[in-house]
Amino acid sequence: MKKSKKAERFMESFIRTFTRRQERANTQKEEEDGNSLEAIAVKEQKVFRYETLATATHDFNPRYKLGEGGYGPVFKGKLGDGREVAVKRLGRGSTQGKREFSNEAMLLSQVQHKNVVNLYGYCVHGDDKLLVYEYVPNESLDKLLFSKENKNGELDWKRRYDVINGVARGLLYLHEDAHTTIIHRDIKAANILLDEKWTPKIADFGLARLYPEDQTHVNTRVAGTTGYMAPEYVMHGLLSTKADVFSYGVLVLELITGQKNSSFTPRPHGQSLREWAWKLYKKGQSLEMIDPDMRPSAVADQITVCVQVGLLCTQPDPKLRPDMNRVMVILSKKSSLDELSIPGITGSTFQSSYWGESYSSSTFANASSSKASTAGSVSTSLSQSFTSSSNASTSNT
Ligand SMILES: Nc1ncnc2c1ncn2[C@@H]1O[C@H](COP(=O)(O)OP(=O)(O)OP(=O)(O)O)[C@@H](O)[C@H]1O
Repeated sequence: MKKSKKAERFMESFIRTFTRRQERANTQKEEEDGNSLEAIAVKEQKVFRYETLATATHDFNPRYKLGEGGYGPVFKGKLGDGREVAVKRLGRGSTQGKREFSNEAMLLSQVQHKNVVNLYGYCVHGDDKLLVYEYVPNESLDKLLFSKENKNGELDWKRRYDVINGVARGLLYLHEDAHTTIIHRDIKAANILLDEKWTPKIADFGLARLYPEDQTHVNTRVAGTTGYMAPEYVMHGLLSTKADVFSYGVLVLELITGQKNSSFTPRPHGQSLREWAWKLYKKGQSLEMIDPDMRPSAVADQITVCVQVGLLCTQPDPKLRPDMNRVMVILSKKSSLDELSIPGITGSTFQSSYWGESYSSSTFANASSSKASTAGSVSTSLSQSFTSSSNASTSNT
């Protein structure tokens, strides 16, 4: 009896010592990783001194404030080397530790693509966390697309088509080609900036990574924006790259129609932008939905393909939405696809107020199972015919 107590004590002490050693080793490794990331960041000049940013923005002078979003104010600045920057001062909602923030910011500052706003680097100064972006001189897309005063016919079809293509390329990069899969979660016209050549740049990417989702402060912010969020994300918290595909589809329909999805007006029977677009598409009247402001520059074939893309991407079932790779393939086609039978909305059992549409609850319930709902089976045939046509086009290119 005594012997077994002794053995028990020995085992306990052995496990304690072993666990402590293991923890020490892990902490050391983490520190080494952190230090080496920090070292790389310094070497690559991703870490900015606070004083540098204060000088660049004239002490964060309100006169240099570009605006303020959900994450905090953004200031325009000019670095000593002449680069113009936008400095985003993150609000205190981010309780991330210094090293955790630096690691994430360091990873994000490796992201480089023509259609993604370049994050030059970051700075942690006491409680202040700052992100330093390339300055993108033209307005954000929403200001040009939705505000009548700003329109002046600048956003003709060619520019809109370039935005549709550019954002698709940027998203494909974030989803598949960046060192880590980045789901944006908040693709919308306000987060697309236009540079001096009207090249679209996806902004605010990766902010969800810098603000962990469990921070109640940003829950609603991180969850996205009304009207752009995929139903499976809103209703079941299912997050995948397909959530971005959905938001992208909404953006495409907005670019074609000039209508803001969330305040869509011509809705005879309370229909949403997508329902309206779908009905016109089914009647072969896609061109009737185009924004009157860009009618003179419209290219019918391209618009028809884009309407199809918008409708495919906003299908309620994420499995049936194309991924961004496939979107690129469709966009690269010169003529419209064969008629699509994009699923209608059948067997509505509840209303989704954010989107203003009714969805079949079974569509959601089966989102992650292979059992197809009524709507699902219709769209499966769509997807199949669609897959074969896109495959054909891949092999042609
Ligand atoms: N890199 C940048 N270059 C130029 N202007 C920028 C840049 N980043 C942001 N801005 C401007 O700063 C303002 C605030 O941007 P921010 O991204 O913080 O918020 P938002 O996208 O308007 O709103 P929210 O964060 O709630 O989605 C916007 O007017 C935007 O046009």
